[in-house]
Amino acid sequence: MSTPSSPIHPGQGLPILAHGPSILGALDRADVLVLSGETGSGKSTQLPQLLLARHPDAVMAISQPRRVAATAVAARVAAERGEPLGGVVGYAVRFDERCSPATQVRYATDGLMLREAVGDPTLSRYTHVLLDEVHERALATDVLVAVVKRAAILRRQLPEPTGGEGAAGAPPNPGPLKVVLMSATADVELLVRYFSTAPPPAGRDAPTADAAASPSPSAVASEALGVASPVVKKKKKRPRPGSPLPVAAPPPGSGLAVARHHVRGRQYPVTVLYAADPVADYLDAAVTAALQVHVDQPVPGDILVFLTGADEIDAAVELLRARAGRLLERSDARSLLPLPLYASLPPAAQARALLPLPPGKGGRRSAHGCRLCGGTEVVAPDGGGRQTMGDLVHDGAVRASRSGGGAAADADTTTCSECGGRVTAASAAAFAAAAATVSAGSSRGSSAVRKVIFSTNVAETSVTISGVRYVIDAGVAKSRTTTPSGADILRVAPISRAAAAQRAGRAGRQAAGVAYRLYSEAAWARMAPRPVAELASADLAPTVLSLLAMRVCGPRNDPTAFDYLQPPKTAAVTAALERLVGLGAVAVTAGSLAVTPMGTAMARLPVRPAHARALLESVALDVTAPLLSAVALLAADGAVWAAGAAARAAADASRRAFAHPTGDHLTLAAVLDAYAAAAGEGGEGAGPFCKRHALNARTLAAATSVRAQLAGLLDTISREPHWVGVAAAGGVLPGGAPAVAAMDPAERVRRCLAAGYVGAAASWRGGAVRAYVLLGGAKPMAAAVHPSSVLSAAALARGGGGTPAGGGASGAAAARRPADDDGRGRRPRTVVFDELVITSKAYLRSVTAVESGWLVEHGGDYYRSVQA
Ligand SMILES: Nc1ncnc2c1ncn2[C@@H]1O[C@H](COP(=O)(O)OP(=O)(O)OP(=O)(O)O)[C@@H](O)[C@H]1O
Repeated sequence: MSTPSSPIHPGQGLPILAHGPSILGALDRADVLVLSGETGSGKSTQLPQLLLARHPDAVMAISQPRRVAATAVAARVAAERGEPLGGVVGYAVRFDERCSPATQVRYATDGLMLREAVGDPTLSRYTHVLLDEVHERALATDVLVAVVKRAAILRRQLPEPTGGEGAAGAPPNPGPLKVVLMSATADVELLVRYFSTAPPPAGRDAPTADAAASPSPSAVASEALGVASPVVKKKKKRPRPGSPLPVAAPPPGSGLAVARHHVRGRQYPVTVLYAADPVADYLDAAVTAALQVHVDQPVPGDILVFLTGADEIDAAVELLRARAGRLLERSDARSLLPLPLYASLPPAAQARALLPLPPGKGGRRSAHGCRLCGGTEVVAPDGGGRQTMGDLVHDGAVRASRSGGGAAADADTTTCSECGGRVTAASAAAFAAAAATVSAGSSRGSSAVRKVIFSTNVAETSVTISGVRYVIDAGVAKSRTTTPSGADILRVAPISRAAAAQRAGRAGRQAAGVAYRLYSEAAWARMAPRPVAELASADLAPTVLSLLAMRVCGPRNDPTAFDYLQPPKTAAVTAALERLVGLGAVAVTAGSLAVTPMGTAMARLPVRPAHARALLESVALDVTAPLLSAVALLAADGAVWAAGAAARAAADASRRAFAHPTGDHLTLAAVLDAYAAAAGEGGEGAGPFCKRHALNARTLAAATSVRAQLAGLLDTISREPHWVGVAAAGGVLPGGAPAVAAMDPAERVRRCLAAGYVGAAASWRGGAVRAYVLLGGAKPMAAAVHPSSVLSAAALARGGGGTPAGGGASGAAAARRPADDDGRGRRPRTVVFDELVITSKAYLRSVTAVESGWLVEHGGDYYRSVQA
């Protein structure tokens, strides 16, 4: 952990500071404050500090839609206060937490807060909850808004806090919950109306202690799942074990007192420029625009470019490097530093994009010879300078310490900003020597280096990237929707005008800036004013599972009766319920709807339901290792193979070398297992291994950490008594243990996938169709296997998979080829897939062959019900 230094003063004149007394006064009088204000006016960083100054005992959660924002803003606020991160100010995001018992200001992702609310629906540990960037209408944000409203209403009904234990050993009443909703571009009227309106009658006497013990069936579920509508029988109330606050439900007519406040003024002006005509290729146009800004505009002034995803960003970084080398004067090319920024990058690599280049001697570029990935790096100060990359955002075990400062325990380590891995003293010394040589030959100092940060929309809100003066906005983002059967669809779509305003706002946070929009003003006018609520289009299965587990859906446990900010379509809730039943997460017993032990375990794993279910099945089939590797790589959500035209041939050859005949999941497992072997003792080293196999070191490093955390969680769950009960009851294992012993490991893995990927399966249709047709949708939908898959038509034509380069747990040699439908033992008849990518065509990505019989075994009722 970094030693606290002097506070960073956030600069004079942040607009919110002048509004402090009226904002705090309004919140004293009301339950809820809707706070709007220009981007950069100081909402995310200053309001928690103002609140803490007024209420020194406050404990607050500040939710962010994205982990990058949660970690970066927490780091900034800790630094402003001159305190270590993880003390009074901390953060908690999926797979990473920096908090302690002293933490009073906790930045967290909204997804993580929702999981917290499953165990504590009244959010009893907080005095204040601040929901940031509510305009984004992310699925988790919208649901969290509703959960927080309910918690605030419930806590207002409680008797005054007494300061000690509650009655009959109940936990102490934490007092009222104060709520702040913040955004520059939110629909203020919608929020004010929602919070001041009482919940619908269905939610009135909802969360009594015994509602959970004896959940009544949902009318919706009953109808959808074909069970008779039951008679709701009232049971005597008794406390639910482990419920932190066994409170009564909100009484009728109990809306909240809502205040609103607008912070006028922004810190610095931003000039917005539009493209005269639509651009044909936004990636190409973005790289050209970055080069143009670099040539035309003086340094300092970094450039932030918004693109859509990791693959595209890695390709843009390569393209800028290549073009700069070709088109610019040597010194100009050397002073341009392209950097990626996306969610799955390791924290150290994110810090490199987010933090300023080190002052003084810093900012020279060099091949630093990272032992792990061989990447290049900006040289940190090599003497005197205390601040190093990574200190602010993630400075624990992997803190860079070549500056000579820091704790003794870390004194001989440094962090590679390319892959996030640790570099030992010897290689750090070699790095410093190489850096010195290169910098001696360079005529440009640090101030002459210009960062070009290619980012997804992780940098769109809350985040301040120090040094950015220019924003280049492609005007598009990846949006995730769902097929009727609940499979994920990924497509690139235009952003909203609110998102464009947020992006432009990133240019004016430390000085006046310019936003270059790669679309015309007419195209901007055609954009939706605000993002469409994700709740209206996303797969609702994870949300419905959380709501049922929280028992917040009224006395009839009906997820359509939940008091949503804007209700989703009933059909979408029904579809989610059907899939949860198919997954074994929700059961309809004697006409009643309840979360099963399997569902409870699934809700605890911070991955998609399909992955959670497959992982839990792998415990029963005794094949967790390859499943964990495959799921970790998919959850890490980055490009596995090196990107860019230059690397394409090597990446294709590597994919072929690792290819498993059954598909992508065991191929991914083989990659991560081989990486782990190479990185371990006696191995060739992760860096050389990644180079040799054209693999993306950053993604593999991230997946390794995700895997370790998932393995820990899975191990904990599988030792718990209720889980042993599930396994003993044969809940996850038709056929029983002896049958398992006879199966080869690859078959077991594929059976786990069949159990988890309910609703994400397709079967080959020949004849005129000649495509895979998705199973489970009302309307048949055809798709091809994505060219990146080892089961793509091109890969099969070449002869399909070979022997995995790394061997490992997947047992490729023993694997039998799955049932095929091209008559030559190649194209599998039935597959499961991770997502449907829609470009000019529909593609299935991350595909594995399964037997149709397994689908019937695990999701038979589901497929029958949706096809009925
Ligand atoms: N990491 C940082 N480095 C430098 N300056 C920063 C940093 N974080 C915040 N600031 C300064 O503090 C100002 C306020 O930031 P803050 O995130 O609190 O604003 P906001 O109103 O929440 O913005 P948004 O609506 O865009 O999230 C920024 O405009 C910037 O001047």
